[in-house]
Amino acid sequence: MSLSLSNVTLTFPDGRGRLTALDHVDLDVGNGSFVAVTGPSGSGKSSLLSVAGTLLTPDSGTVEIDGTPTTALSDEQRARIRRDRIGFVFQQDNLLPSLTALDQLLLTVDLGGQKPVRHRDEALALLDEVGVAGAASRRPHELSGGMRQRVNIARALTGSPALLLIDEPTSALDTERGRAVIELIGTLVRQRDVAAVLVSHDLDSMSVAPGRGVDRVLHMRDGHFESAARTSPAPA
Ligand SMILES: Nc1ncnc2c1ncn2[C@@H]1O[C@H](COP(=O)(O)OP(=O)(O)OP(=O)(O)O)[C@@H](O)[C@H]1O
Repeated sequence: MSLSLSNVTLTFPDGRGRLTALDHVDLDVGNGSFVAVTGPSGSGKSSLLSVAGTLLTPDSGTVEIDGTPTTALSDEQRARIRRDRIGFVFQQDNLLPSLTALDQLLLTVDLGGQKPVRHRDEALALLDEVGVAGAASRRPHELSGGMRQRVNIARALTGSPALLLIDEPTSALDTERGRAVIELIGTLVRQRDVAAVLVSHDLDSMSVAPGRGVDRVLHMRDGHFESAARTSPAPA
């Protein structure tokens, strides 16, 4: 299992008490599976991604990434897991303005400490896979929003992570481009056998549903997943 959250509770200080952001949450996402999580503002979606990405340690429960329990690890060990096993795609693309699309990926590979020989070829292949090979030498301001997000996704895939965590990837895109980005992620997840969790407050307008890019849609409210009645099962 690439991601396994078991009985995870996360609280934050709130005045003199604690606010429960995640309330006994369970979530398993296997290789090649793409789960979308939606829910209103404050329901716990970002908290879920932060815990799954080892950026926050839960008060209780377990978080396993690619079979490794993470909650008892040191900060340094968790940072290594993030670097080696997790790809992050954020709402705002965090592309560096002065770098070409190709260099955005090469810099990531360098920071990952991998061998230089495969870098350029691997980066070009990734850009091709996400459909922006022709834009390899362009800088972010020369790319459309959809292309920037595709470069962002390619960058998250450098180093072949086991898990992709994706935060509101379509918020800067129109419906059609948003849907295309989600379908692209679904294709990459299956081709690369990676697990992916996407959170978005708005999936309905893009008609995101099982079989239409994602395998499961989970609804969050008040820090937990709503009952199975509203939770779509994975297709057989
Ligand atoms: N750093 C923090 N300190 C205190 N409370 C927090 C913190 N981060 C989140 N919360 C609270 O935890 C709850 C869940 O927040 P979270 O950001 O996970 O929800 P969300 O569904 O991602 O919301 P949005 O769609 O608005 O980003 C909210 O009540 C929020 O106010």
